Amino acid sequence: MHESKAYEPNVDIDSPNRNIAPISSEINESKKLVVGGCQLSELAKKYGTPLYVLDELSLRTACKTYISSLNKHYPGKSLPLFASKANSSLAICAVISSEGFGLDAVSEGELLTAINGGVKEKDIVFHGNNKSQDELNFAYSNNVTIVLDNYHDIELLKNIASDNKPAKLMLRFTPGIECHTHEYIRTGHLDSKFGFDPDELKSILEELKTYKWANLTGLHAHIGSQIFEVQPHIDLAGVMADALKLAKEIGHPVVDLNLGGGLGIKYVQEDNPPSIEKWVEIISKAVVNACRERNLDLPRLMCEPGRSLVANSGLTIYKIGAKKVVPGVRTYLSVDGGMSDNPRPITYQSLYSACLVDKPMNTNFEKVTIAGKHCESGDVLLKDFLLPSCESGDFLAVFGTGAYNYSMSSNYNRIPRPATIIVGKGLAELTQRRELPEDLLQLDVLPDRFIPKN
Ligand SMILES: Cc1ncc(COP(=O)(O)O)c(C=O)c1O
Ligand SMILES: N[C@@H](CCCC[NH3+])C(=O)O
Repeated sequence: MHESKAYEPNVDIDSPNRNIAPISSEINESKKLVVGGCQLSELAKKYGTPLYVLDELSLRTACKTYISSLNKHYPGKSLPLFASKANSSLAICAVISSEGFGLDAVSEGELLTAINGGVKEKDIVFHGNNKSQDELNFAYSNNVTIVLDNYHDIELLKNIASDNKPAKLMLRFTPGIECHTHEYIRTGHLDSKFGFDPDELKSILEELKTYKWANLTGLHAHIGSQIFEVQPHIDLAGVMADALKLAKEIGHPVVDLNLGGGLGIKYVQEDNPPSIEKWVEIISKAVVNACRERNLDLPRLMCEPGRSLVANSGLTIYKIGAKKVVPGVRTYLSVDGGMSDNPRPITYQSLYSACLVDKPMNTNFEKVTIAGKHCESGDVLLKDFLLPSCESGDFLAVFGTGAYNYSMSSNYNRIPRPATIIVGKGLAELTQRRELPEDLLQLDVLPDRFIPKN
């Protein structure tokens, strides 16, 4: 069973990924849960539920720790990029760019959000295993670095890039490294849809050398997500340094080495990810050693954290509604959201931690299953979870929802997306307004012939 000890105080305030709750969370004198100086039940009443809450201090701390750790442990230049697939919004882009981060985007929508959120084009890399011509046109005309994933990218780029304005490129390849994470979120093993096969590396590098429109400045690989081991990234540094040497020998002006993202976070008590500083130290040393062994100048080191930057800044507040007791089997408590705002449990069997926002320290536990409101039996957010006794109308906080929740949300059952607010120093500000049922009709078109005549 998935045990809970109610609210868990923070253990490592420099590395938000090692705490379940945002690092600014505390219990006030009325014994209620406060994040960013705001009492969560007050936010729920003011903004409605479900509500995504993002703690500015956690997000900024994670950014600062990545940057200070790179400065401390990597003797060359570096640029961390936020993998915006984890949570793309104008406000987050503004925060991460103000902290000195660049950004990884995988669609025109993410590119547009980044540029409008203030991320400098030169600090954006554009990924994707099936980029469209329109997306490539947009990236190229905005001087964004394009990560070549396959030959299709090259064919489409030939239509737009010119010898007098070469496209700035990185090359993504599959490093053939296995890591222990859910098979859906592994990308570095050989059977992956992403990147060039390592056997193709030499021929693709030689081919690119013949194109004056192609300015290859870096190499990229990403091995997967929610990884707790460090050895795969140490191995990756060696594989990438070999590729860097090869690219240089072929004559490419490669200066950037991008090791992707992947650092895991703490969703539940048993999770014990490395700290951001430890992870950065390990990848930095691995790249330095690998380059030294091959007599290579140090590249600019890039990494692409998504989850470890934003997940633990976020939580979702729900209101508890219906209770159903199946005698001798299970007690279901239903909340006012579910798989449309958090598809991770139904997709990856992901575990979460939760607490009652106004009774975070109560210990009169009951075993309950927190179900969503969707028409789907598997729409369960927390199964057989120990929660203090509660009643309909109580607010529940589910932690660690700052990554891959809003960005993977849907309107299944025509349920509007929740609002997002950012909190800090007692201030709460709306960063994404709640969708309304009427918003969901905006894209529908009813052909005239379907309109009833009388
Ligand atoms: C290319 C690439 N970079 C970065 C990331 C971010 O990974 P994470 O959120 O695990 O840091 C991903 C997602 O797995 C990815 O596919
Ligand atoms: N969406 C996944 C991670 C995939 C990362 C992107 N390559 C998750 O929620 O865990």
